[in-house]
Amino acid sequence: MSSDLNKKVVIALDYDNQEAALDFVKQLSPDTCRLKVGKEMFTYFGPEFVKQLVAMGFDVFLDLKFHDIPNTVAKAVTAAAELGVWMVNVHASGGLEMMQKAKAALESYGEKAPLLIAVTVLTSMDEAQLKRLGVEKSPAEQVMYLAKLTKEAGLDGVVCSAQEAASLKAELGVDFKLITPGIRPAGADAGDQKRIMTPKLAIEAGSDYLVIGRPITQAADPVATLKSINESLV
Ligand SMILES: O=c1ccn([C@@H]2O[C@H](COP(=O)(O)O)[C@@H](O)[C@H]2O)c(=O)[nH]1
Repeated sequence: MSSDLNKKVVIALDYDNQEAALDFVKQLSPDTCRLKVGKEMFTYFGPEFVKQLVAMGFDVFLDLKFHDIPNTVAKAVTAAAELGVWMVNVHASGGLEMMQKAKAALESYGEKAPLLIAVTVLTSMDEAQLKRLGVEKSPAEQVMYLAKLTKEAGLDGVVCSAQEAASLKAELGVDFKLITPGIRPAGADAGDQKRIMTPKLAIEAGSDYLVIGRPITQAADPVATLKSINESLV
């Protein structure tokens, strides 16, 4: 298997127990996956936990989805860069100026700067939920709108669902990275995810990285599940 396909999966480490998370991570190799630390683990265990994963050689996606005034977000992504993470994100709905300031804040890190991406429409949302927020566009239209804004701001890519991947790649180009949660192997429980796709179809649609949490972490054998997902991508 090519090493590139071996590293498409970003495991969402959503644990409330640091020891349990580390027991699992110790069974993994940085050659076969990347790791995501989100709001739950960061709030419980903080930057030291992130640094520990980075020191173990993993590419870490710090998924804190910053959404605030431009100055605050610029300082927050700087703090993420100081942790040595591979990728960090903001909400595209924070606006063009916020995203531009965040990107500018990372310039001084040169090649060591983390990838900076923006969340478009959460994969847990469908058309009805968007309408309740006053958004009349369909999820696909709103994702495209926010992805174009993100590209205009100079960011590296977006978080979207794999259902939007083909049209985003066609419109925004192959280099604009698509990070897709809402990934569910066939037969897996969707849980709160609404816009879902299987790992294989997501890669075929143009996803660059697949964010997968519960289907791996809550599996009877998480390491075997990761291996089987990686093998399905070949
Ligand atoms: O639109 C989004 C943005 C982020 N997420 C995060 O990805 C994982 C998905 O976990 P699963 O257990 O595979 O559903 C989770 O950490 C979310 O916070 C997302 O799902 N959708």
